Amino acid sequence: MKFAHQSATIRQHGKGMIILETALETAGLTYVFPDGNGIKNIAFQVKRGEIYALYGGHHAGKSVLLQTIIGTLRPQAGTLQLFGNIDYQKERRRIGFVPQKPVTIGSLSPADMLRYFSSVFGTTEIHILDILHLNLKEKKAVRRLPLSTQRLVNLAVALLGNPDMIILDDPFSGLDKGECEHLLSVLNYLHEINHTTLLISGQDYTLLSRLASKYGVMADGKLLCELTAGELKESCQRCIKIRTPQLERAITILSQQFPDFEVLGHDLIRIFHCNEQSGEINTLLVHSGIEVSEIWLAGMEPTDYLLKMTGGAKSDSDDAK
Ligand SMILES: Nc1ncnc2c1ncn2[C@@H]1O[C@H](COP(=O)(O)OP(=O)(O)OP(=O)(O)O)[C@@H](O)[C@H]1O
Repeated sequence: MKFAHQSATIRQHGKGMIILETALETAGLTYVFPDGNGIKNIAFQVKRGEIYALYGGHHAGKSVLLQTIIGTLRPQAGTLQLFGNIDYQKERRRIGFVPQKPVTIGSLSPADMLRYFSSVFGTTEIHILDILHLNLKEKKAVRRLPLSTQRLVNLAVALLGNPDMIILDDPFSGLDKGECEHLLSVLNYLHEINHTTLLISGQDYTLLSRLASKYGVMADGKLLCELTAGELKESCQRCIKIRTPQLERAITILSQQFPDFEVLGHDLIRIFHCNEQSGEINTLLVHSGIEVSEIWLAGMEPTDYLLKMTGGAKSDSDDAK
């Protein structure tokens, strides 16, 4: 375990200001295949101790981005820093990688694979092997075992040497509910007990939300936005939106009765905790001589919000725009 070492993740600066160290930072990262697909100009940061989810649909560019980070694709432009060091090779060994399609080697069993990679990496240190529930007496080749076991073997390999950061490419794809639950508990354990930084790509918000503190939303090879888990929930919060050319007067009239509101633009406000009262609000404004151009119930489930943002869902007037 790395408690002493990891406590350096949070440092005291100046008069008590606390900043988190950066595990990974990219700027302008680009890798484009000859047909024009790939990733373009990706800038994001993962703080140490964070669980960062790269969310996006098929072909969004998640795998290409992760491959440029772990070094299997050489970026055509941009910079990459690991643990504050631009010298990538020096820090690469502090990252473990679990690919979407598990790596297997010939007829090697799980124990053989671990022995093999231990010799390659020069270490046998795996702190949490027991919680993976891998059967190391299994004689079958890893490639003949279920996908979930193959992925756990790859995770065990990634954990060799007790890395500071684990990157997992779409780790839940192809797993059933029970297997997803087991993987979630392993990853939560890694984060909470071992303080490992996690960067996880995926398409399933429901699963990612069980882990992630921050999201990077990808589509068409671009990073559309970054949101903390709190910001995402806030963006999706149920509310009533009102568009009016007389915004200031509307606020004066509404704020007594509905104090929980936010101004979103020169003619737009949203009011929270009043979802059943749109009729009442409309009447109040109209009777006060306020022109109401539009009034609607807004907000949606985070899954739908993300799908819509990435172009994966139908347009919906009951939205979180
Ligand atoms: N080896 C390759 N050669 C050519 N194009 C590729 C290659 N690998 C990926 N691409 C293209 O790059 C784009 C991004 O692919 P990527 O695999 O990163 O998507 P993804 O977000 O991981 O999606 P998925 O969840 O479906 O794996 C896609 O248009 C894909 O077809």
